[in-house]
Amino acid sequence: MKVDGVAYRSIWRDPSETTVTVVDQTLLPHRFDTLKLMNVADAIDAIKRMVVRGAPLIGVTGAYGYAMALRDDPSDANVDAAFDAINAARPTAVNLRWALEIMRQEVRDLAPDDRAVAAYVTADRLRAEDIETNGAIAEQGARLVREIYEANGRSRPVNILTHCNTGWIACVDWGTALGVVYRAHDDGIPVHVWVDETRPRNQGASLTTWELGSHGVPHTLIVDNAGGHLMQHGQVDICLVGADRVTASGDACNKIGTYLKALAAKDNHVPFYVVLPGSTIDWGMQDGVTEIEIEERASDEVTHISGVAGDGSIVKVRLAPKGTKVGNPAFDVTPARLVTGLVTERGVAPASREGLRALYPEKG
Ligand SMILES: CSC[C@H]1O[C@H](OP(=O)(O)O)[C@H](O)[C@@H]1O
Repeated sequence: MKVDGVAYRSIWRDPSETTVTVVDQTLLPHRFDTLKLMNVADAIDAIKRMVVRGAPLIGVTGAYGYAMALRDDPSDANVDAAFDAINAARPTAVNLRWALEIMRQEVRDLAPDDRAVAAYVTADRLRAEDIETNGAIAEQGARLVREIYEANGRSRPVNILTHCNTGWIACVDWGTALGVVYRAHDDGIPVHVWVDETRPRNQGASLTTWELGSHGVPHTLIVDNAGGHLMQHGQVDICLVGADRVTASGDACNKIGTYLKALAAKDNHVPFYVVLPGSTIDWGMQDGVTEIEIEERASDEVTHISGVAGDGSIVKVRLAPKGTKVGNPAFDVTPARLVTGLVTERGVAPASREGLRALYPEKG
């Protein structure tokens, strides 16, 4: 995507270098700056601190972190040690484990001296595939938006509600749910996006508004608790959200608050679609509510809020009294029964075992 007229992707590597550069999302929207990850420790830190975030981007960053780990120590022991260290950085997005499993599979049987070069080739491939996959997702999802626009007699923009950030900054490029929005917009379908602020990290308020504003997509920032009200009043035509892990039966784990939106959508007969690449499907998991590990993040994400001071410095200010006890689950699980459909690079499927296997028959 373009930032001030310059095309960017969220992560890249100069082919002559073994380090990678990422966009530092903790500074957006106040400052656009990049950060060079020099080694596996930097990659793990960037994932943990959400310098990089979003399931697909976490996976690609983990892949490069694994390549840097093998650059520095290609031993048999480190093939597994690096996998475990990176995989522990954030537990919920399955894309991290998915990417690491591919990386390890493709290097483990090589001679130690050949592992690093092969790992970079694989990481570069996963990065390129993410761009292609999300472009295909955008095309599949834009059809849904067009159908709504046509059904409304082309009389008004399609009102889309989205949660958290699922744009190019959460992937390598395009995005997932926001990728659908970009494609519809670029295809000339008038859209308007209700942007959930998405407490407590405010990915919607800080990142989605920044992305949509940069791309010229009409949008309105709302507090998380306004979505149900808007649906009750006919202000939402479709909900499009991302995912961090979708089970083989179609349960969808996503940013905290997604489940509540799905309940409101069901109650108001608003189509609720989860938008994801196949790498976000956990084929070994059935019941998302009982099986998916939900990351518990730091208390200060809830007790404090980040913003920009008058001098342009980025500051954190306290909202809650010192000593306040905090719960901060970062994700929740929307049962398949509340999901209208799953938008993937291979098409749109019902949120069910049968629906997913029809799109991915090779998964058995
Ligand atoms: C395109 S995946 C985006 C997905 O990841 C976000 O989580 P986080 O910001 O904590 O990485 C959120 O669940 C989004 O839907």
